[in-house]
Amino acid sequence: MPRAVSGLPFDDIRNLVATMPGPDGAARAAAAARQGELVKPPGALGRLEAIAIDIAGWQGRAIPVVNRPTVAVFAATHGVASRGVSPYPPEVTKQMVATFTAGKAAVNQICGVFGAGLRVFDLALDLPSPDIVVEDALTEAECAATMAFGMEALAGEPDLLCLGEMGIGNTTVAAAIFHGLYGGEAEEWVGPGTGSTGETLARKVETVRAAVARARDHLDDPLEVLRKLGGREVAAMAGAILAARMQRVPVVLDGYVVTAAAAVLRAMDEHALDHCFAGHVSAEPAHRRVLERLGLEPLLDLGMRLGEGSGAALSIGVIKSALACHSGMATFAEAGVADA
Ligand SMILES: Cc1cc2ncn([C@H]3O[C@H](COP(=O)(O)O)[C@@H](O)[C@H]3O)c2cc1C
Ligand SMILES: O=C(O)c1cccnc1
Repeated sequence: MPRAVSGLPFDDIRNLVATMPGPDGAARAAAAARQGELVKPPGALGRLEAIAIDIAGWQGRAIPVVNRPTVAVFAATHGVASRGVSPYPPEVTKQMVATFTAGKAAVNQICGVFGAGLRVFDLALDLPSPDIVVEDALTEAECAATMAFGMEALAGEPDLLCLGEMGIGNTTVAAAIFHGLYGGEAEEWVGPGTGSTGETLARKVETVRAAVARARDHLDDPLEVLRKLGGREVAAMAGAILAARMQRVPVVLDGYVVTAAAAVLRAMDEHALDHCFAGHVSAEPAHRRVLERLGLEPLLDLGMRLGEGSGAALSIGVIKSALACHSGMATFAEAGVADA
């Protein structure tokens, strides 16, 4: 795994966050002007217009393209899963990674429809991170190195990066991160995940409450929240979001778990997610509230609650369509259509 180059590992991450580039204003303005000339009433393509303008800004060109979308799925195992916070056993994580490799999971099929590449990163699946109720998930060095590993998601030079995750128990971890970052009561952040109800759901609430109580003296530092209450896939996804920003690659978030990684960065800098789209709003109840808090409006709302990057991958169709209209439509003048 790449090593931190200088100072304390978290200082390197903070330095990156402090030097994040913004969008190219000239490219945004040119894209907005083009939208005004295309052969449609102004605003008639709704959010598709804003999507094209946003991606123009990040790619630094008036006519942006998404030819190489990649879905990066990060998989990890969690000690906290042994508390019975999921209806499914921890072995499912490794079994689903094999299913991704065999091309047989939901996310594979959705990637196939949109011509997206799928890369699966497994993060030491035989070595679960410690149970967050009793111990930090990661040391500072491990957390920083895992974030650096997440930057590998950019290695194939995608022009759009969609994030996904696999890790039985990780909706518990995500709930703990949100409870740690935003306070309130554990119940507000805990939901069914893969389908927890009754005693399993009650255990999940107690687990989140206890884990956050253990970290209570460190909740004002988002990177501490990540390393104490998170897991390897969450840290890697936070690193991937940050690396994408440094390279001005737009990112599509998936559901509740991916959004927890994003929320850590957003708590460090209010502009940290300016390059991110929320691919969908998950049926996990707290996801909608979290997106509102982050100022992200989901592209899709289909009642999905799978994870794997499935919701992010599905939104590639919306994003590609936005860019196809932006690049392929004629202007009123070109089409010889009378303008208003
Ligand atoms: C067969 C199967 C496929 C999945 N694909 C994603 N997840 C999703 O469910 C897990 C989180 O839910 P919880 O916290 O309740 O364990 C993650 O692995 C997530 O990606 C799956 C879960 C299962 C069972
Ligand atoms: O919204 C999610 O990310 C989610 C929901 C249920 C299970 N796994 C992930």
